[in-house]
Amino acid sequence: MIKNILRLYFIMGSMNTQENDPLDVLEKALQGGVTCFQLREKGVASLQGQEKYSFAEKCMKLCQTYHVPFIVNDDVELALALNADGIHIGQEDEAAALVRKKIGPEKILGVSVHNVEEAFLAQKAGADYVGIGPVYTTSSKEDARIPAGTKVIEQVAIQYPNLPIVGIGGLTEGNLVPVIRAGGAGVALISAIASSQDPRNQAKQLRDKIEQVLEKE
Ligand SMILES: Cc1ncsc1CCOP(=O)(O)O
Ligand SMILES: C=C1C=NC(C)=NC1=N
Ligand SMILES: [Mg+2]
Repeated sequence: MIKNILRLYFIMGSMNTQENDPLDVLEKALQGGVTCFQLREKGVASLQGQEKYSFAEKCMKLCQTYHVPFIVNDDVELALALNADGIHIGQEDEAAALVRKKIGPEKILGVSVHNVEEAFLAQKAGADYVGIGPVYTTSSKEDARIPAGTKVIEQVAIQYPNLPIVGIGGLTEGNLVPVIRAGGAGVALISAIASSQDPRNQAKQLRDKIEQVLEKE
């Protein structure tokens, strides 16, 4: 069930782990209990071409070892070439309906949305879930929009109760509860785990917190 994999959705690229080895950070996050992983290799220091492909392949193999879905951000061709479990696209990427056609009905399709209208269109195009944010300020996305809090999550959850939502943007163990209360099935994040000196324990604490809040829902 899609909602279950959205609980603790770790996102990372090779540029997010400072001096630590990204594959080591990913393995620790998987051991700590992340429920989904998205490779988001973009921006100034991102890997390209063959380097990007082999890094992505190593990430996918790690996810397979831990039976965690492996999602590729933006790059549909890379997702298809690797036979990834899914793809996540933003409003400025390829149209969701076209991507759904390319990847087929079985793969996971996630779409970033910023309002109810975009959520409606994403669901119509066949999205399995929508990512809504930034909830709080973030330093992990250069062109992030103004933080919206959990307002849009609430609006979309009310309008489309069957559309799984994951909140994103500046999320930490201390501020994630409102995302679940607003109707999020889980939280997507980068730095809370990728910048942690103990990614495994950080992932475990986040997972425990999310499970605790979901049980009360
Ligand atoms: C990809 C993305 N989309 C909205 S905010 C963001 C970055 C989230 O990173 P962090 O969890 O470190 O704030
Ligand atoms: C921008 C994004 C929003 N949501 C998710 C899950 N991933 C992203 N890359
Ligand atoms: Mg994108």
